[in-house]
Amino acid sequence: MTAKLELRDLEKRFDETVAVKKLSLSLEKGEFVSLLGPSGCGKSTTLAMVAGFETPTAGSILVDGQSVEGLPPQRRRIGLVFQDYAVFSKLSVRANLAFGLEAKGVGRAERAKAVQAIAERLDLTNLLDRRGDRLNMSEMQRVAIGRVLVTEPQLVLLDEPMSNLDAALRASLRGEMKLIQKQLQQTVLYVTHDQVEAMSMSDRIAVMSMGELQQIGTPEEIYRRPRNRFVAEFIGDPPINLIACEVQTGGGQVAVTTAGHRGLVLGRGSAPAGRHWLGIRPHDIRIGTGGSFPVRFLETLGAEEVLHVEYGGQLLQIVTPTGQAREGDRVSLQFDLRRALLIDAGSDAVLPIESFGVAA
Ligand SMILES: Nc1ncnc2c1ncn2[C@@H]1O[C@H](COP(=O)(O)OP(=O)(O)OP(=O)(O)O)[C@@H](O)[C@H]1O
Repeated sequence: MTAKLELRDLEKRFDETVAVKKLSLSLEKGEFVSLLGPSGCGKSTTLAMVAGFETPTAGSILVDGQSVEGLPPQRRRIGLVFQDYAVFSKLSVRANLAFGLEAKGVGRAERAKAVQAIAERLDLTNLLDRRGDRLNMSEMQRVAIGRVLVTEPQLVLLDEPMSNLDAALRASLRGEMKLIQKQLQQTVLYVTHDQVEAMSMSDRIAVMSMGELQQIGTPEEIYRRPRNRFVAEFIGDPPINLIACEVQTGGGQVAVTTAGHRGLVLGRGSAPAGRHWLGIRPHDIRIGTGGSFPVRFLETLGAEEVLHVEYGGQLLQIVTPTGQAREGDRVSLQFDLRRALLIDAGSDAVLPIESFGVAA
């Protein structure tokens, strides 16, 4: 049965390096949570501690409320999915699926039954006699996951399983993975540095930086209500625009003035006066004709374009439908202030402002 996973103040030090710092988070039964962050932020070390390959320096790991301290990896009932969905190329799908059970000494009849059941759930019945090296990537993904699930793990851990695959393949495998997860309802901890992967597949995302958890939330929360500058900048492609602004407060209202606009009212709240950052995502800026901001260049994405527009000495990135502007045009800019963020330049925290445009 799939289980609940709790990490409490988990810490790992390697001599001077604090790889993971007081990490607390919990995964509900059946939840798909991604650990997302740049290289070296402590994702793999966290995974290795949960799997039992690394011993925590401090803190605890609980599976269904029971500490796993001291339990070797093979006694943790954890399913690990390897990089690139490696399967044994010379073995049949059936033998690949049976491998983990055989290693555990499960008898032939029981093995056959379990393999049949998992093959049915993952739509692999017609492929049971096919060799590993005759599978396409989507089939390999299912076999790699099936090989793990057949052992009835309490938790499934995946460490950058798609990292060496090309972009088109990753996109189609992401979709399939989501379907598999929906159907199987396993508790999954998925490690990735790829925000698109995390955003598209996860129930919740835990964003890490330099060993510390920055925020945990649904993809929507992480994208729309990041807690700090790191999360705001790490999530979103193209990245959020950060515009230097001067904050004015009064009557419970917060307004900002930037190099290109005066007195933009963000909403109700309080903010320290002075210079801070106004965060606006590239999809939340509209362009108009007859303005004063020059389009320096544009990148075509297909149906959309990214305009690079000069604004008070910096280049803003703006996503528009293709064909709305050309290089050298001068455009006006309208920010969707309901979706703007105000980021404290001192603490890097996103300041809580209740937008007038969004119902409470
Ligand atoms: N065995 C080790 N000995 C010493 N330092 C280590 C060891 N393993 C990891 N580290 C350090 O701990 C920090 C976190 O590494 P970790 O591999 O967990 O990060 P990551 O987010 O998974 O990055 P990547 O995606 O590059 O693997 C890094 O500074 C790394 O150099």
